[in-house]
Amino acid sequence: MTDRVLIFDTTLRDGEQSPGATMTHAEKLEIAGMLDDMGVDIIEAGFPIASEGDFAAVAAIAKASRNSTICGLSRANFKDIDRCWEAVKHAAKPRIHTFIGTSELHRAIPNLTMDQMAERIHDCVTHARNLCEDVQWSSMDATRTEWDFLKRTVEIAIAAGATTINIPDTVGYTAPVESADLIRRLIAECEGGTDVIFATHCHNDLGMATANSLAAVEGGARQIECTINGLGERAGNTALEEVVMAMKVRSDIMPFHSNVDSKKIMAISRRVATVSGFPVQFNKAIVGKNAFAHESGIHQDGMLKNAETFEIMRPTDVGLTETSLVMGKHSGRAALRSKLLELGYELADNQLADVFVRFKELADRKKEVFEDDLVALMRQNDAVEDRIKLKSLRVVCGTDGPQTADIVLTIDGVEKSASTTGDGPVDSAFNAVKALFDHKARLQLYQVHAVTEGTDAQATVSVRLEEDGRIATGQSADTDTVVASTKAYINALNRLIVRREKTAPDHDTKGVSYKDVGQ
Ligand SMILES: CC(=O)SCCNC(=O)CCNC(=O)[C@H](O)C(C)(C)COP(=O)(O)OP(=O)(O)OC[C@H]1O[C@@H](n2cnc3c(N)ncnc32)[C@H](O)[C@@H]1OP(=O)(O)O
Ligand SMILES: CC(C)C(=O)C(=O)O
Repeated sequence: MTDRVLIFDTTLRDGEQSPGATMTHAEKLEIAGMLDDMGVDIIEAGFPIASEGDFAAVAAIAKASRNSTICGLSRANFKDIDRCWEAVKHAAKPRIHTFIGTSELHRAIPNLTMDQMAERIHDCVTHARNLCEDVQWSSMDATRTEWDFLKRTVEIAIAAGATTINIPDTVGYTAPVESADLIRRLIAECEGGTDVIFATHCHNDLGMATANSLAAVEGGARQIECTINGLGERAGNTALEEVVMAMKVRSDIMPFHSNVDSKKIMAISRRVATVSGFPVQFNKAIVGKNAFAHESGIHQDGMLKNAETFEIMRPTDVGLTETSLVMGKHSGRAALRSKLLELGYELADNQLADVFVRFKELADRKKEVFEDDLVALMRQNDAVEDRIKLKSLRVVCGTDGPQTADIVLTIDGVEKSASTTGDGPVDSAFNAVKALFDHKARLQLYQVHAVTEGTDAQATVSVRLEEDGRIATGQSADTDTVVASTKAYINALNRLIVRREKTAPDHDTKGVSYKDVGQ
């Protein structure tokens, strides 16, 4: 038996407070829908008094909510609380969250004495409780608040009817042992401490937000406040994906669980990164591009033999399809063999040894060796040169069509040029290739995979062609999407030509025999 820990997501409130992370009304509704869908217990949908837009978003999320409790934040005054209630009351399960800074530094802001603040807390929680059964109190900057006063604020809030008591580490100052002790002590020593749920809300200023949240749970907290991708003020909040997966992966040691469907983590992480404009760092725990990627030979060999050697969770646990074995200068023979097999090349040991030498040479020159590079490496073995090569491309596009393409190709060593039109720049470029190299292959797939960030953004394009049941896929990357598309198209055509020419699947070339089982 493990204890349930409630997951309180504040991506739409604290997360949106990250400078530049503002989301539109529609985006907030979409993210709230995804959070609700993945089993998040409480969604803090916004700060209704902050603006008409925030109010409208919280109200709309409340109306659309299905299973999650919908919460709004309000300062410790009646006007904020009333506005919050107006927004959240539409939810099947509404919550009012009210707070004030209780540390000495924060008491000085509204210039309240301890007694005046205590009275304010009593009045505000009582008022909120008269509106809503589910009231959360936060003593902001709790971890820097004097113990006696913190205990007093918590007891007042409990006596006034708060059902959840949040102990925020507002500036990310605390450390795990202190975090656990503080919650343990509050539960044990506060009047009514065992009748409410204690929550933890940690910031990541010192990189300890996840550790502090989990320690608070060890201390007795049963609600973790967090955000997707750890979005939030300054260095961010506790990352939802980290605490959810930590409890799941370590369930044998930590007797806690959440209700979140971890398989939905990747999808929401990507969506939040897109709508907030905050890309996820490559080595971010759980959701980073490299979280399930392995480049070094010893790791790759281990992964191929038993994934548990270098992974404590499977990519499928978070909604990814597979582990990625990235080919680079640290990769070994086992990974190369496996990758080539995936690409359709089955090599004997001596053949692999030969290819491996050239692979290492290439890897020394390139950061990452892509599948295309490996195919090119194998085709060198095969002594097959591309019959079609792109020499130059010039495309004119814009609002007034038709778009035109001027292309120069080298086909079997002879330079040829054509000018064509099309429905858009990519279509006109593809028509130009076809004008010079006639074929009856059908375009099955055209996909712009990824565009990296920045002014030198790279478009990675895939093109799949089908001819008489033979399928060939071409890929290319370029800072110009039309050039990437045309190169991918030509790449697919070249592969199709090779496939046309191959009659038997097994053959011997230059002493290296391999089996091309297609893509
Ligand atoms: C740690 C956290 O994340 S706290 C939440 C932070 N989130 C936000 O601030 C949400 C966005 N905020 C806003 O849109 C605006 O600040 C508003 C609408 C809330 C208030 O705007 P304004 O009335 O113009 O006040 P302003 O932002 O300049 O200053 C904050 C005021 O709130 C008061 N205040 C701050 N926290 C609290 C609180 N918890 N309870 C009561 N009053 C508070 C301050 O004393 C100050 O009051 P004053 O103007 O009388 O000195
Ligand atoms: C309002 C509270 C919960 C907060 O965001 C903080 O203290 O960081």
